[in-house]
Amino acid sequence: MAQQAVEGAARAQWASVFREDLFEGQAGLVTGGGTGIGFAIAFELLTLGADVLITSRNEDRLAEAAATLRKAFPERKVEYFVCNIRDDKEVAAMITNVLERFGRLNFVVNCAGGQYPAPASAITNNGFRTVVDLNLNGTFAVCREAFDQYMFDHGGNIVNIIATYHNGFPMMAHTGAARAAVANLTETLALEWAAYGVRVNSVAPGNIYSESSKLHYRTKGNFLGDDPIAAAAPFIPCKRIGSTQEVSGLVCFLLSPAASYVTGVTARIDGGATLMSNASYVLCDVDNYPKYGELPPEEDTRAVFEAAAQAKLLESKL
Ligand SMILES: CCCCCCCCCCC/C=C/C(=O)SCCNC(=O)CCNC(=O)[C@H](O)C(C)(C)COP(=O)(O)OP(=O)(O)OC[C@H]1O[C@@H](n2cnc3c(N)ncnc32)[C@H](O)[C@@H]1OP(=O)(O)O
Ligand SMILES: NC(=O)C1=CN([C@@H]2O[C@H](COP(=O)(O)OP(=O)(O)OC[C@H]3O[C@@H](n4cnc5c(N)ncnc54)[C@H](OP(=O)(O)O)[C@@H]3O)[C@@H](O)[C@H]2O)C=CC1
Repeated sequence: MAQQAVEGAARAQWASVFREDLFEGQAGLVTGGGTGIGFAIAFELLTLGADVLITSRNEDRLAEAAATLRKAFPERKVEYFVCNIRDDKEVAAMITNVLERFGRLNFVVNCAGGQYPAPASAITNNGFRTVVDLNLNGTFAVCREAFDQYMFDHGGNIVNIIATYHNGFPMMAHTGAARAAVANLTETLALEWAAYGVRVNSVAPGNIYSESSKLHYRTKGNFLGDDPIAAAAPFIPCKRIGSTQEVSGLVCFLLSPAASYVTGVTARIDGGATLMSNASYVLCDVDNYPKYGELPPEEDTRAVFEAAAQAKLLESKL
């Protein structure tokens, strides 16, 4: 979500579909909460009554995001803490800091992550290690510290944001491997920590519209042009990419009591993209699929479809 979009009237515009006091009295942590999907999640959790600490590496971005959130939610506690989740000591200090500030840690949303697109043969060992370290080791460190320092005694709720690694992840071998590992870690932690009243689930987004995803992937020379996340729309069954608010809604459901019996799942949120396994099935036009949240401007989407049509990659409705 663009941060300007949440100021003024936007708080009402992005009001959650959930009950306003759903997380009243709860406090928690959103890693990567200063930008994109993490920011939308922090925003919705605050909307629903929680106090939230956001964390990532870039202090300027965190401070700006926290200021925006405080302005939108003066009645809530919004804190930030600079932490590189690849550094175990920083992770331990960050969890200690949340507890010092809030006195509790009811939920953790692991949204910090990232990678770069490259064919497997061009990924160096260090590049692979770096992406695994960030997405797998970093996520594990946050989960374990949260459990050891608080959830072991008090229970809690963890949601890991991963990515749709299913059926392989071409151009993203490092992140595909790391995210699949987090899905498995989610199952293991769900089993081991059920006895302590801790639920652990993952959310695997497909192509999601966010300012940051656009910036990071604007790279020439790949098969879907210079903005591959947006350019995938014609090849997704619902014929659009997703919004950060759609991801946030799913996370809030998983954190809510309505999901009390849900643990160890990885919920895909991808408009059906990862179901596309039958090569004989050609997607037809879609004009009435529902929309929710901030999506690319109509003219951008039209341009994407025109480019795909020119390349004769689209079929009409039967
Ligand atoms: C092309 C088509 C592909 C499909 C695209 C469609 C996508 C579909 C689904 C979408 C899935 C996910 C979307 C998103 O995640 S949205 C955006 C999230 N944000 C990010 O990912 C940005 C964050 N990324 C990073 O910070 C870095 O990539 C990194 C994780 C690697 C961390 O960087 P750091 O600064 O810590 O690391 P170093 O600079 O020290 O580098 C370490 C090694 O990694 C190599 N590296 C880093 N970047 C690149 C690059 N762009 N290209 C090639 N190699 C890279 C670097 O060279 C180091 O290795 P060596 O020491 O061996 O050189
Ligand atoms: N947008 C999309 O289409 C999809 C995104 N995802 C995943 O969802 C998550 C959020 O993505 P999105 O919001 O789009 O992109 P962003 O780039 O906005 O989010 C990544 C966040 O992670 C933080 N981060 C990165 N490295 C570290 C680190 N070492 N320690 C702590 N924080 C870190 C970044 O902040 P900072 O730089 O300040 O550290 C940033 O806030 C990521 O894991 C992404 O890979 C998955 C599928 C699709």
